[in-house]
Amino acid sequence: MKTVNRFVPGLEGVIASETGISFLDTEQEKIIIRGHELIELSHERNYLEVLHLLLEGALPNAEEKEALETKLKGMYNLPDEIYHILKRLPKETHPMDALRTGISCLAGYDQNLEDTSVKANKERAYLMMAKLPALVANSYHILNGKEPIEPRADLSYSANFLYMITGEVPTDTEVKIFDKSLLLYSEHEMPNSTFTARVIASTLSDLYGALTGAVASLKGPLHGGANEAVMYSLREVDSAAGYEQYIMKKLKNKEKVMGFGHRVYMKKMDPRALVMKDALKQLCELKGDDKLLEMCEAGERVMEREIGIYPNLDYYAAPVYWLLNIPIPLYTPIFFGSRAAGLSAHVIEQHANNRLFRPRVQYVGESY
Ligand SMILES: CC(=O)SCCNC(=O)CCNC(=O)[C@H](O)C(C)(C)COP(=O)(O)OP(=O)(O)OC[C@H]1O[C@@H](n2cnc3c(N)ncnc32)[C@H](O)[C@@H]1OP(=O)(O)O
Ligand SMILES: O=C([O-])CC(=O)C(=O)O
Repeated sequence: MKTVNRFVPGLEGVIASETGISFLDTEQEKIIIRGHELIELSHERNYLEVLHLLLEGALPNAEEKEALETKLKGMYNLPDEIYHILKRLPKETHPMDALRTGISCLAGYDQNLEDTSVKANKERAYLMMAKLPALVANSYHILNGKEPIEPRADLSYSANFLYMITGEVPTDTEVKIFDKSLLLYSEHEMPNSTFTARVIASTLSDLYGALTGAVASLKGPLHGGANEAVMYSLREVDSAAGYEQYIMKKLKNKEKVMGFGHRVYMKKMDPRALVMKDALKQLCELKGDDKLLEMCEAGERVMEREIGIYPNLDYYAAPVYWLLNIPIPLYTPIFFGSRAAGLSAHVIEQHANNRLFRPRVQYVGESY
């Protein structure tokens, strides 16, 4: 066995996989998804089209698009037992933990778990994508002592997802913005959660297990949990000046400011954040209240001025979700609901061309 003897903390810059799914081309400032640019897709396509691209390798034609939506709608409902299990969780459970439990439980309904073929995995991925809106939204409702909301097949996928969260049929603009956020969150190369999923899949463990592990990874505030943390930070103050002071205090105390920085884009703005910033502008304009935008822009300015660090997607997704009336504890579960598309593609790719992940260590323990 050959060993590479260089230890890189956090595997920064290390190539962990070959993939045909996505690539952050930092030189050209492009996020590539199966040969397409994510930002362009966000202007021209919707989330389900990108789901098709991720799982089938190509954008769908009109017929395929309709067939995909119909297929998902036919699998929207969750088994009653899952609701019974969710009802037994302590009320203080975070919706990400409820989601982790729910995804794990879905494995029990799969009679064919050891089949890791592309075909079987794709079917599992579609089933998962169909059930995630109900799992995300209803685990939250149940934890809050409310009854689950029935999915509505007369709404589009994203409209139904948002409806199940808020209990209100959203406007076309709200659906468009929510769908765009799902699209932007759908896939991003090799973040910690994707690496987690691939590591789990590399033992030939199943998609449910890989996604369950990925939920735990995504929950952390250094990763997906940052979108909730951003909104809690914004709620701490009430003005742009107050937010600037809040950030200055954090920096003085050497604390992280949530929603800023990125392992890959450290000294540049995450291109996805710009698209969500435009969505925030649009929502603020519609509500006739620019305060959140002003606060976020003040935060952006002070972080650039003080330490030259820029917003990531979570920074602008958070206030957008706030203005869409989404409860804060659902921000990270929604991120997962979207990212399950990319994660599933990675698990499929890992299983199709597997090599067990088993790295080595640099020993710094007692001498022997
Ligand atoms: C969709 C997503 O998951 S995007 C990520 C969401 N996460 C966040 O927003 C959490 C806040 N951000 C961070 O913690 C980091 O920027 C990370 C974890 C995302 C990336 O971090 P890393 O690549 O590990 O860089 P690291 O944390 O070492 O930062 C490098 C330097 O920038 C500083 N820095 C980075 N991000 C921030 C921040 N958000 N606030 C303050 N300082 C920061 C660090 O303190 C460090 O400074 P130093 O060299 O003086 O010690
Ligand atoms: O790429 C990362 O490390 C984190 C991120 O932005 C994402 O998962 O969308």
